[in-house]
Amino acid sequence: MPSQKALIRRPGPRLADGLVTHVERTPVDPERALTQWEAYVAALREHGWETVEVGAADDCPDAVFVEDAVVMYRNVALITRPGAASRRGETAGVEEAVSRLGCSVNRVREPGTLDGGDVLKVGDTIYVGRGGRTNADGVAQLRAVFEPLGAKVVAVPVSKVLHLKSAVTALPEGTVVGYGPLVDAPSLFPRFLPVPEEAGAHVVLLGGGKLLMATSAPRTAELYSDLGLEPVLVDIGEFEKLEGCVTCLSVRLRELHS
Ligand SMILES: NC(=O)NCCC[C@H](N)C(=O)O
Repeated sequence: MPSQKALIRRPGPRLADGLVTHVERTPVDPERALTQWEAYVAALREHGWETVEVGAADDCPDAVFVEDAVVMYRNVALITRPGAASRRGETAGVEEAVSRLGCSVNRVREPGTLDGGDVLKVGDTIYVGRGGRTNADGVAQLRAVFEPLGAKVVAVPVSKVLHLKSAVTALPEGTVVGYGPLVDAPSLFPRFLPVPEEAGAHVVLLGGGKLLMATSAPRTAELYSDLGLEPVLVDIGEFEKLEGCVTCLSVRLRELHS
């Protein structure tokens, strides 16, 4: 039976020192962040996801953004080498977690850098953002690991936001959604739907037509409802202050067999 597991990692004691690159720093409230994280995890569980907590990496302020430490394709994991040196200590715990789940494990090696937030899977197409965190060598290593398994890797430029998935994600049938001013090259996607808010571009597919998304994109939530989809809204405001979005707080493992 295919299982639905999601890796998560609770916010650490240094969360408020997380990196900011494209936004101005505003103070993070650690208690509110924990409450928001717990509600995010509860939403995953309510929609059929078994959550697997990755061990703490308390020296790394950004460790809660667990998506950046690994890319999954079927049951094959590629442990990343984050573009920001301060995040490299996050990967060991994630490697341990995916190994425990029986995944086969590959690793991005120096001089490659790759953040999971730069990787968007749509069916067997893997879009990878070449931007501030992921370099050309990282793209080449991703391609070398996943193309032999049947994936098609498409590299896309990312210059206006932190990660590819800060700009675009995809709806259940594969339409790529993005906030136009932040997308470098929308014509690279076979079907592209512009949305009216930046955070509206970030959806986590919960199954069926359900989309986990942030309360900060109410007009886009309305647009998705109008298209027959079911937005499930969570407030992740404290993480948005650190350029986080709904995708980066978990890694969904859809095709593990248990
Ligand atoms: N995949 C993601 O969107 N990750 C967000 C990472 C935010 C963190 N403050 C960082 O700059 O690395």
